[in-house]
Amino acid sequence: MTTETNRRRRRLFATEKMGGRAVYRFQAATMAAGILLVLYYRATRVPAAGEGRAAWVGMLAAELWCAVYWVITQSVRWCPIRRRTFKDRLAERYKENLPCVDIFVCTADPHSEPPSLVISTILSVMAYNYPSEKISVYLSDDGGSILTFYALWEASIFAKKWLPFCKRYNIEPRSPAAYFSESEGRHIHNLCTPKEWSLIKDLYEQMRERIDTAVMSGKIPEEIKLKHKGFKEWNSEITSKSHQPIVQILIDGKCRDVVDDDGHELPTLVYMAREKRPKYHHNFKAGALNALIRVSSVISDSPVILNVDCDMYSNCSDSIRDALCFFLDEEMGHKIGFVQYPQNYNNMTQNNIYGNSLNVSNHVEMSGMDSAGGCPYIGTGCFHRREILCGRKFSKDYKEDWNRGIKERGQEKLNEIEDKAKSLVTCTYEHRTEWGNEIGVKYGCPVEDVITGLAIHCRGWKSVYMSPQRAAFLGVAPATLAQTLLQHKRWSEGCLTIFLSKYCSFLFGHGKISLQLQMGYCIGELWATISLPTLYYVMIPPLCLVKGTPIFPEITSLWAIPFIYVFCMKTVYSLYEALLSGDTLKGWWNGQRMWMIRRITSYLYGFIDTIRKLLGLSKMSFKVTAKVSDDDEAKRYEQEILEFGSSSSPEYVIIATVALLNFVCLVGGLSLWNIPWNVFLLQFILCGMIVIMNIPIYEAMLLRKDKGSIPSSVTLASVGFLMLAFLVPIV
Ligand SMILES: O=c1ccn([C@@H]2O[C@H](COP(=O)(O)OP(=O)(O)O[C@H]3O[C@H](CO)[C@@H](O)[C@H](O)[C@H]3O)[C@@H](O)[C@H]2O)c(=O)[nH]1
Ligand SMILES: [Mn+2]
Repeated sequence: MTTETNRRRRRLFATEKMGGRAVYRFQAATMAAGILLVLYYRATRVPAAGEGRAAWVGMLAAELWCAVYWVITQSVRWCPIRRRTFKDRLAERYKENLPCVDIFVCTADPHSEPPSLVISTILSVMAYNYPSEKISVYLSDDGGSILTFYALWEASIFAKKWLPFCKRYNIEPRSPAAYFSESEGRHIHNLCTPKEWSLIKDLYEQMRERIDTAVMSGKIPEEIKLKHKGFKEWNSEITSKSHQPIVQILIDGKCRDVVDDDGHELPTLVYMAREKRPKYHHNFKAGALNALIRVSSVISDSPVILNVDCDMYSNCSDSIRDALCFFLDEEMGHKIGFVQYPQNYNNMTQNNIYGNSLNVSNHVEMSGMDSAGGCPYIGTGCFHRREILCGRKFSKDYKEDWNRGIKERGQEKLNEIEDKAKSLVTCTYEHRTEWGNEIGVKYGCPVEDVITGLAIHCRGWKSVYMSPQRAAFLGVAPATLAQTLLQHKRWSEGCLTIFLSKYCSFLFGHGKISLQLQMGYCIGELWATISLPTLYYVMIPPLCLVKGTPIFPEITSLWAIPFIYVFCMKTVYSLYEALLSGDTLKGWWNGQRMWMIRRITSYLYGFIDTIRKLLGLSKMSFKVTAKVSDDDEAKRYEQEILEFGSSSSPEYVIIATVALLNFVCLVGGLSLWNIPWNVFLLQFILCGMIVIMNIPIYEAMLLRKDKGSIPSSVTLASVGFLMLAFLVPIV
């Protein structure tokens, strides 16, 4: 065998180009031509003043901006790649001689993130198919809640039964909640005896019951409080916004006496609530992650850090080994700063009613950025090297110490370590340090993840995107419209904040990362700005229609061709991408509707709030998305019925106004019999498409009687705005 093949055989991962590029490039080239023709037509046919000039120029501006944005989105489509790992080679080469891993889980509020959900995630990551003594799991509780601590304490006991069960029968997934709901009635449990299965299930159900009862009543039974010293940290004065630092090591994996029911070692398990005082800003999740980095450095100090949101349980017990195939690869590993898995969800409905599946973004955009030098860090399901999170720059000579954290601890007692850890997470610890800036996760941005990942790329590191067949992590996607819009507002606002700061990928990344990657980052950074042209496009052409102002070329003119081509190609290609990424036809259609809705609400609000923040009129916030919904809402979610709910948020008014406006204009336009059809046909089609897309909105406004329909106050307000809209003169 030649040395070349020998070397190739040793690679721990492979990179493959994705197919379909010829089709894509043909599409892109003809689209580009079409877009240029459209812009040329717009720029050269501006009507005279008083005959719709302003409206026309507005269309030109909107189309110009969409064209620029389209070009930016092509950066990730040019040559996307896939990664594949070889865990057998890893096993062959390293046996169990693998690095330690610290796993960070963040939670913020026991009511929108129920502790029983949080501990299912915790248990799933404790049960990785990996040497237990090398895993340390940390829970950061920004709610500072005794309820969450109690749940974690319960989990530390249940783990002694759960981990041996998982390993003995090699079950998947290893989140007890997910496992029992999946295996119920499906005979997945035929590996173990039904008796054993029921036994452990009952234990789990009882624990869950105890935790849920405690959360409902808000109190922990006194006799339980005697069972662990940690409960003493809470007294009546403690609130989520004001409390001392709390660090409790619930399981010390370094202590050889702590074993599970099979006599095997257990992973370390730590509860942490950093100090909170109303006077001090806590920097939300970024602050929590930085606190975890420091606390873990005195307890386990592992060279690899995995971080997950509290709802993102591990769905595949081999993910650590997969990630290590990248870090430990001899040819490329030294360049790789982090390994990112996609965000997948376990509560998706079949047709993706709120467009939350992120299929296309996972399948196309993340892989595309990977090919351009590194996918972004998206906050959850990501393995980092500790050194890199702590600000290290890339250098060829740097050798990672993979044995870090492996050594036995000295004589230090647990209390001493806890005290030391507490001193690292006080409110003032970070003052006058580089934490949140050069060290750790960055502060001041609602998408701390993206900005931190960008900085890591700019320090010279690469990242890889790993999307295995079996999803590595599954979380809870927002299950109501309000929660979806809230999440996207935070994302679009955060990303625009980056664009308008010194971290703008074009400035900050200039000379450090490829232009293609700068553009890739820009796709998100500019989300919020797309709100304006979209709003214009769904309001002005229909208004022009009823007022008899033509805004598109006549259908009989040759100039209609580029307009029709661009519109059709964009639609067909997005359908093709969606189907290829695993969406259904209806899912794609729902996704299109959600695109429109998000753009005219979340992105618009994100845009406005970013500007307000820049002007110093508002402060950054991080509203946690709820991971629970009431039974009624859950049922409608299952049935894929849009949920507006009882609140009459201004977002709904925008949605309803746009829907009504298009309907009225379409009907109004159709009733004008003397209208020159060939002049207005394109306008009719656009308006008609928007109306068809909005059918569920009309239903929610007029036909539905359930609690999730559009409140009449919203409908009334939108009728008011509709009348105002007709007063706008088209000049
Ligand atoms: O003050 C806070 C606020 C949030 N969180 C945690 O941050 C995570 C993400 O919050 P969530 O409300 O679920 O937001 P998502 O929009 O679902 O989060 C996505 O987007 C965020 C950035 O906006 C990233 O931080 C997340 O990792 C990513 O999953 C959760 O575990 C929270 O408990 C905190 O620890 N402290
Ligand atoms: Mn979330």
